Amino acid sequence: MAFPTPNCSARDFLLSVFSSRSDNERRSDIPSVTLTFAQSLDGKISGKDGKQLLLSCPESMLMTHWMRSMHDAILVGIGTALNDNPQLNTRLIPEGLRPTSLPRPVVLDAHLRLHVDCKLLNNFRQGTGLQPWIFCSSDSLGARERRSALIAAGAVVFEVSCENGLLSIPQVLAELSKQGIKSLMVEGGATVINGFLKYAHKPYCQGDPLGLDTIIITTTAPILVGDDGTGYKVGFSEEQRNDLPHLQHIRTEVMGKDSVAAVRISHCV
Ligand SMILES: NC(=O)C1=CN([C@@H]2O[C@H](COP(=O)(O)OP(=O)(O)OC[C@H]3O[C@@H](n4cnc5c(N)ncnc54)[C@H](O)[C@@H]3O)[C@@H](O)[C@H]2O)C=CC1
Ligand SMILES: Nc1nc(O)c(N)c(N[C@@H]2O[C@H](COP(=O)(O)O)[C@@H](O)[C@H]2O)n1
Repeated sequence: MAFPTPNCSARDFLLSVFSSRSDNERRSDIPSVTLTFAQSLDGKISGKDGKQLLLSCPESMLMTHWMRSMHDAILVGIGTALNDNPQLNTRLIPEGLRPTSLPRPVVLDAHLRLHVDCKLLNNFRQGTGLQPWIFCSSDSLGARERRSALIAAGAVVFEVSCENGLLSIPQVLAELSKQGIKSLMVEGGATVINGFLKYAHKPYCQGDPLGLDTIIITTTAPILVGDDGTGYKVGFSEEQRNDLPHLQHIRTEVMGKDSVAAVRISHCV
């Protein structure tokens, strides 16, 4: 894939989007969250049986790498970590423009299924990536050997509560904040997008201590994947469906052939 020549317009787009975060809505005890993913025109984020698809064009993919460079940490679920074996780094930003600090990879992995030879751990061992942080279930007792193997391979493991295989997002965010993470980019996949959308629904303006400041940035590619593809679900509860979050439009830009839209979940309507 040929990448475009150095071009800072994607960076400028992101800087203007993130400058819309108002300081008095930013909480000090949890990171600001950017939820982001690429989708086809028919709303799919991957192909049949979760096959990884290159949906983004070079310009919007470069924007994603700029976005990575503007966050302290990048989170994916174990489904994505196993399926895509991602690197979550900023390698597409041309050298010379690329910030020297690397984003921290974070994986939600309730039962510690991450492979010890995955790219995230390999990159850390080779000095080209930060040490991956893995969040697992505090009752994943059966996973003692896998935990030791992952730690030996270079991972740091944190425990949080877990219900039905889903880790507590408030606890993950609180721990990340304790570790100094102020901004978190959530890259997917389908289940994690759903988890964060449901969580972001909680109305923090009404005194709910679990609410968070969430910006959503989606890349829409002019591609049809078809019904075999994997989509993401909003998955709100009945109560949440009666009180859908208000999305404030921030900015939409065409990047190459893709459309990139930024919105902010607002509960102050
Ligand atoms: N187009 C895009 O931008 C992206 C596409 N993808 C695609 O998404 C697919 C993977 O999606 P999924 O299988 O749904 O896996 P996922 O990456 O969403 O991971 C889901 C798993 O994470 C664990 N988890 C722990 N706590 C959780 C929580 N609170 N909320 C949600 N999950 C939690 C659970 O074991 C759950 O099964 C792949 O096909 C991948 O290619 C992934 C990222 C971005
Ligand atoms: N922005 C974007 N566009 C696509 O077309 C994609 N398939 C993805 N996928 C995400 O990027 C991860 C791969 O990252 P590396 O290239 O290995 O750094 C993948 O796991 C998804 O999170 N994103």
